[in-house]
Amino acid sequence: MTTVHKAQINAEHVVMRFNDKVLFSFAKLTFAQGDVIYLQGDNGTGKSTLMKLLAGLIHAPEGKFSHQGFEKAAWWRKDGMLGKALYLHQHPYLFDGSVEYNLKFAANQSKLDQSALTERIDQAIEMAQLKHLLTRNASDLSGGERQRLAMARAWIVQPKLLMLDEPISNMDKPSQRLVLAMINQLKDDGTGLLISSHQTCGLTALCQKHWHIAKQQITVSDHVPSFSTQQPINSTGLNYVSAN
Ligand SMILES: Nc1ncnc2c1ncn2[C@@H]1O[C@H](COP(=O)(O)OP(=O)(O)OP(=O)(O)O)[C@@H](O)[C@H]1O
Repeated sequence: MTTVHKAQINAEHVVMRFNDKVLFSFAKLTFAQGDVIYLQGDNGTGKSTLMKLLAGLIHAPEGKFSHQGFEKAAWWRKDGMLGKALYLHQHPYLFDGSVEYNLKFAANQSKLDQSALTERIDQAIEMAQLKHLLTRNASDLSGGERQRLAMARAWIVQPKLLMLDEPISNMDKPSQRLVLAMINQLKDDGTGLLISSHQTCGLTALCQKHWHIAKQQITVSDHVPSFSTQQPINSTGLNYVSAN
């Protein structure tokens, strides 16, 4: 009988530097399906850099990265970190083409059969309220609309691990609520989430673990600090209080 591991990525004894200056170092981090982690740190402490490292988009000069529980890469591909955890940039990269094209392109990465996939795309359009924007060129969208589209694409793909870099930073409150609902559903369906945010709101209330970057170190805790102004996920109020 084969043992099925939850998908996870591990990073050990990592030192990250730019131009010989240490940004951060840590002994061990594990990010697995089922985790919902709040990544906190002041501006410039390295939150985006850490996510890019875990996504395999950049490399650390020191450290060991590994993964388990993912399908084996095709024989002609290097079985590295790239493509294991999906990274959603705070200014998401979108393809040149319509909103609809962007959604359908994302669907290529899904394992669902055609009818289930069509249903999921329709649901994503509904949840992210993109119907009236479907024929619009993605490059013409506002910052908040781009983030909603990027979130809808990730929701369609339903990755095992997803890293969200300031996912609601450009959004008004109604958009924030839409995106929160999508993130919450991904969580319920078992996607592991690593979320950075400067806002203490429904987003941080979802998290069960806490990674904190300060003084070039990353500390890990199973306890997410409770911010006195934090609101529950279904709350209509969102707070704009510095989380740092
Ligand atoms: N390719 C690079 N070369 C040199 N320095 C870089 C590079 N990428 C990032 N940095 C620097 O590393 C530091 C951390 O950047 P990063 O974007 O990871 O921070 P952050 O915690 O996500 O910040 P913010 O909260 O403002 O988004 C910054 O000082 C940034 O200028």
